[in-house]
Amino acid sequence: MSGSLSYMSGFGNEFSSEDPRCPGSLPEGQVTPNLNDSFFLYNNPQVCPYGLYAEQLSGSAFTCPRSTNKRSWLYRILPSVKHKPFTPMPCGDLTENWDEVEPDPNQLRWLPFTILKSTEKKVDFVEIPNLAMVLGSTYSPATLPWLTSEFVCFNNSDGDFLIVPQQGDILITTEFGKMMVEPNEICVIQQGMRFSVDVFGETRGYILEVYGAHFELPDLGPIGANGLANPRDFLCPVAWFEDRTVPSGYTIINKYQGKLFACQQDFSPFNVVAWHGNYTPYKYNLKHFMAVNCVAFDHADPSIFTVLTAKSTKPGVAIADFVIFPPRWGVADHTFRPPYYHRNCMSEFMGLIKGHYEAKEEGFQPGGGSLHSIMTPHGPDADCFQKNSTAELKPERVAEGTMAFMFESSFSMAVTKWGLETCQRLDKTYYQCWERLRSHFNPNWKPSKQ
Ligand SMILES: O=C(O)Cc1cc(O)ccc1O
Ligand SMILES: [Fe+2]
Repeated sequence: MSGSLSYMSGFGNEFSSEDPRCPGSLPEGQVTPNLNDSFFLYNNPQVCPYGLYAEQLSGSAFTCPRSTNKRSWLYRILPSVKHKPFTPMPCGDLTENWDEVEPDPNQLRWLPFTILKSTEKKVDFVEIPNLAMVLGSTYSPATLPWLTSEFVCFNNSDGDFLIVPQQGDILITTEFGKMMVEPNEICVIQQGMRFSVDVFGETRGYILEVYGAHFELPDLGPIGANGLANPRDFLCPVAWFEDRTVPSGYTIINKYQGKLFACQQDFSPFNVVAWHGNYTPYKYNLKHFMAVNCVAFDHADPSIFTVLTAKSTKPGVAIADFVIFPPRWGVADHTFRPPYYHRNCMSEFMGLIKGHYEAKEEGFQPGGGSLHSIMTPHGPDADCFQKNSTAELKPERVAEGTMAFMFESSFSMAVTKWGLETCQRLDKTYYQCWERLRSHFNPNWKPSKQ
């Protein structure tokens, strides 16, 4: 289905791209023949090549230091400003009311979220927000059945979306071009970028939304110059446009201050012929993650598997980290190898793209989720503890054929009414997976002579 889509590689690069149907459409460094030859155009020429409009999309304050300054210049057939006024639209299960249900500090687990069938109702990506939970002052992990209508696009004025498809490929058309994103790949659509989604059958995935920060690659510290998610494995679309008049109206849906608004325009918003800049959508295939882990003894914290981080202003504390549990070797000696029992000052939402998760023998299924809130105790279930306390510690493959992930946040998460009740996927038996843990305490235990 991905056909012959092409991409540019690199993370946060200064990219430039023009649709090959319009050579020379990118003003940068071009000489316009109808002006005097010494006249070099840059971002905002008096007249753009091909009669395009120049429009800047700013993803950071104008005044941010260079290292965090993000913007792109779009050269488009008509500017985004040409539209009828936005009016409020129904928000469905999308909520900005963090208090709609009482807080619940229990371990929560969801069975695979139900995929709405297209025969039951045609559902737009923008109607999705079947929001499982919200994060502090922000929204967060949502799961969504997504389908698309023609002539509808979406933009999030509030924050960035990290999209994790779990079932079904999604074709994302953006102002910057097209990306095909398959399960085991992730993509990021940053604040303000217009996009629409095509699906090809039953489709399900997870979305993490962050406000106030963009995703970055984590620092590598003593790991050195290479490793984890390498910048060259991130892919960004190439310019693609349609010059399409839509007299019946093209709907732009805008999530703004937590509510949905719609407006009409009579042309396709995917009319960007050329663009350049460092503020773009991008995708990444999780199979490229270069995992680093313990090769001696003990269990390293899962931060070693951080793919992307949205930093807060407090050093080392993330608004949200996207962490994966990729296939790898387990070799630690004298060690209980699965995740340890723990309580954490961060919130941990986990999802499963495929396979099964190393800390749970059963019950945590692909397309489902779990939430271990701030300081909520959790860890391996009784079967996992039993098996791994007695296992012979040979080097062995861990998580082969699987991909679990975690959205970890320093915010406390509120679970929505949809997540707790409406979706009817909450697994009320979850706590039982620890019930069979029994005491092995032996007051007469003596250290063995080494
Ligand atoms: O809770 C979880 O399963 C995620 C997790 C994994 C791990 O190896 C260590 C800590 C942690 O929170
Ligand atoms: Fe955990």
